Amino acid sequence: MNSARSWVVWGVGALAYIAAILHRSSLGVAVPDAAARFEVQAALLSTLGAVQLAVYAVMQIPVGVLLDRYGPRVLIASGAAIMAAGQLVVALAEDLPVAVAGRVLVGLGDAATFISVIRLQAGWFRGPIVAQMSQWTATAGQLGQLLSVVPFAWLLHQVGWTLSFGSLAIVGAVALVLVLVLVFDSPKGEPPLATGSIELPQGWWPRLLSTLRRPGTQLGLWTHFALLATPNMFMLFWGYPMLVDGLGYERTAAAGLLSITVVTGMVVGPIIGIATARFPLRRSNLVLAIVGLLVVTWALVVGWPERPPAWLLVVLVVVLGIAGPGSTVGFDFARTFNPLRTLGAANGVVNVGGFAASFAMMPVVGLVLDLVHHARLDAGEEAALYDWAGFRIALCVQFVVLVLGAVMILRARRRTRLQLREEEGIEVGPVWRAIARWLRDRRA
Ligand SMILES: NCCCC[C@H](N)C(=O)NCC(=O)O
Repeated sequence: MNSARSWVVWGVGALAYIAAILHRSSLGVAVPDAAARFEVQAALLSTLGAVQLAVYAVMQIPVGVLLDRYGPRVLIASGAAIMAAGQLVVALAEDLPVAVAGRVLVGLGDAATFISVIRLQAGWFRGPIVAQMSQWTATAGQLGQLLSVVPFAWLLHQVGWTLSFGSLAIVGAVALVLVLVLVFDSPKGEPPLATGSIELPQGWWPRLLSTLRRPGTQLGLWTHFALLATPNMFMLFWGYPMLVDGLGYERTAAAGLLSITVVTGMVVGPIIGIATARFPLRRSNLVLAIVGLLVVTWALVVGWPERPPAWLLVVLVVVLGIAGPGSTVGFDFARTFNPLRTLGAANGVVNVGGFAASFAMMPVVGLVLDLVHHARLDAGEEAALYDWAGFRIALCVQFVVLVLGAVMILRARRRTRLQLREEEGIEVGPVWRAIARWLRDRRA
């Protein structure tokens, strides 16, 4: 445990996740090329991205159950192989349905990767470092996003569709070989999937139900729900049109603002990892503080008279960069409140939260934009579909997710704390009381 070998195993797992994010985000930079290759409109093209995200979200719980059955090595290797095959199909696709089939495979393989790497860490590391590892993994994954924006976009314009997507298939194949050679579920001599002392029901379905019912799993699910949907909505879909069409920013300035979110996430992730390892009983306060930060920042942006100033948009992209790693705390709740034997399913449940909320929020924002546009045209106003007046109303959809998420976090936290008191005798009081005690101790 916690040996040099552990770091090698984790490093290869993280590489497989970087490759998965590269596969996932490769389409984002290829939209104009895809429109020209398949001769379709942008609206129809969005099915490519939406289908992939839907497959990813739907597969989380089945993949989690398989993960508990077969272990992370099999799942990460299968994910890498399926994504490589998917990218090969995309590379050779001559029409949209074939490309959609390729992206379905990419979503399927991607679904198996992140939660398996998180499960892998629990087999190779012990102690407070484990709480930080999830953040390191998520942070490493951001490199995949940068790889798609810079070298992949460059390659696409140099060598064209088939060769560039073909080279992503080769990246997937290399990841597969590395995983097969270097990744194992746990060190030699350790049981491959520890059973622990908790009595578990027999059969995958009763086990899944007991995982879903655990308040700690629900705390993880709602944390992920509340904190991932908003940055995903902004980064994967609406951020760019909001900045360029809604607020009139140059494309390069908009891309610069979006990359601030990625860089902030890479800086803040490890800091949140250290904070959650140091103060495990205060993780939910941190999560709720970030939800509050999102609510206040978005309220200022959409409520600002006329247009929000540039400094406020910089604050917004920084706060969105903090929310991404904040959502990763959800996996730490799953880890600490579930036995290792069902951690795969618990991570799958948590991951559904943020991705289902993102998948629901993206089209609803579009729908509200449409409704507002029509209402304004009917009222005789001169209005563009993507203008700021429409965006500032449509983006309020986020408050529903943020407020619902905060309420559900508070409910799940109350039940989790009750369970902690009953089963382990641990009493967690309000945070202000803990701060007052800490200040008193310092003065004494
Ligand atoms: N863009 C921020 C990503 C943060 C990682 C996130 N918490 C997460 O759930 N990742 C799952 C994945 O498959 O990427």
